[in-house]
Amino acid sequence: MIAQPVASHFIDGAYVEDATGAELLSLYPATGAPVARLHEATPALIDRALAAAQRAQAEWAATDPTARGRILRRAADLMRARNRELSELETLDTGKPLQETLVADATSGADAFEFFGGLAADLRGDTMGFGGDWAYTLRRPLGVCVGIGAWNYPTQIACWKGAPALAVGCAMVFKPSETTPLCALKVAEILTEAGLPAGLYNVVQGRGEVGAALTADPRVAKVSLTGSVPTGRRVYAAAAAEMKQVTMELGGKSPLLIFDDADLEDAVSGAINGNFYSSGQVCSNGTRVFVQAGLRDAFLARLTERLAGVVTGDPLDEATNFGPMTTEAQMNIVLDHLERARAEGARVVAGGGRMEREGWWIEPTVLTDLTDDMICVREEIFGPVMSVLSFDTEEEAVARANDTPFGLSAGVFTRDLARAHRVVARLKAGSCWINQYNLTPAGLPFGGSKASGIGRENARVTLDHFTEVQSVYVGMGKVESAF
Ligand SMILES: NC(=O)C1=CN([C@@H]2O[C@H](COP(=O)(O)OP(=O)(O)OC[C@H]3O[C@@H](n4cnc5c(N)ncnc54)[C@H](O)[C@@H]3O)[C@@H](O)[C@H]2O)C=CC1
Repeated sequence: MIAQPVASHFIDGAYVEDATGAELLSLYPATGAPVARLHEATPALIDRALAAAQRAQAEWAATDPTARGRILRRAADLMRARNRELSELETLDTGKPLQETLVADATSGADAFEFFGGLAADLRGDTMGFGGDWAYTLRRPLGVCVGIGAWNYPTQIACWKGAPALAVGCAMVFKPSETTPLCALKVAEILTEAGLPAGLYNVVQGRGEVGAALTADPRVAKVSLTGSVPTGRRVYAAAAAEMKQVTMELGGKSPLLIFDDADLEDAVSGAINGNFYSSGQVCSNGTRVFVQAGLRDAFLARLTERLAGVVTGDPLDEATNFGPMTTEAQMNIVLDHLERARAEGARVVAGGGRMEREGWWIEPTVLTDLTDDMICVREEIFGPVMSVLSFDTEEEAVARANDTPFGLSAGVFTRDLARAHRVVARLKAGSCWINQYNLTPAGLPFGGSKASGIGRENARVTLDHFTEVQSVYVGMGKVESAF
């Protein structure tokens, strides 16, 4: 077991094991070989994690926020110093190429700790005057928060949820995806080394039932989930039953609009980044690529040429730029989609099937000759499958782009800046890019509208999502009463 952690869980500042929990195997997606054997959290361990979080949270909330921030920034430095080790672990856990994980995962997590560490001492309220009386508001931490992660960005998700929670004085119990359990443990270890008091960032492993138990527990004030829309609906409903707050980062089927006047090379690069990065396992991917009719053939020709640059191989080899699906189940979901797409009449321009090698590899695939009502154009595939559609007018492109229950992201490629801003203003999507795709700096809010989510991650606005407003009215004069 080349990536076996010290123990399965991290609770109250230390690794904890309980081998009576059901087994969880972490498999290297490039080969299918096991890299670590862990156990699900038992009810007793879930209780221990929540009790530790509850005990530690009050004192943490009362800690000088500058000191809180300093610990987070130290964690950021440690993550950067250990970037290679963390990136290799992320690659073993997810199968994503090291070339990618070296620049996108632990570094993005470190950015979150640095950003929110810097903001910790800048939690602000308002003051208001009412004649002689006045009032002020405080932003109070919600308390114990639960983070539930997906398998595509295990380090980043653990940090994007933990950093703002800790910055404002909350405690967190984080449950990674059962298929990628390893990276969050390292985040907890690093936070502890950076000086985070015990109990404030706990990691418990498990499948959906563990997430459900955490969500239902009365000690929990908020649940932040990254995952699929069906799971999001379940977790949101369970949280609502207990009147808990939520952040939901869910799926998408985002449009990427490429106009005739776009820089062709940039547009192709944007479409590649928005469809094949992480082998397509990115919630914000622009998988419905609408290309204006005049550019469509040139776009497809150049895209096909550029696909010759795909390098597969061991994802731990830095020359590899395209990896496998993270799970066998996800590979089968994608293969099923490809079969249905063919049955519906889609034309496969590139790829279209499983690669002949061990592990869970799918070829980078481009589909065309599509209509908007085909399943492959409507449903999230979550794999390296790009659907290329074409359009004539701006009006048509906007209407078709918005014709989806999802609303996570959208992109526009054009040299006409007036059009770029006009179109973006009409797109119903939380995160949009103009002449770029899928960049998510820590200072920019990220999240979806419609079925794609509730709330935002990253940026100052996320401080609001882990705090609530306390209003304080201050009487300055005599108190009048009826009798
Ligand atoms: N938006 C995004 O970033 C992602 C979307 N997905 C989508 O989700 C699909 C399935 O992937 P999964 O990893 O199985 O996602 P999922 O939505 O089933 O699981 C996400 C997380 O929620 C937990 N969970 C499941 N049921 C729960 C419940 N009732 N209460 C609390 N927690 C629960 C899981 O254990 C996991 O940690 C993919 O095919 C893809 O479409 C997957 C990964 C990331």
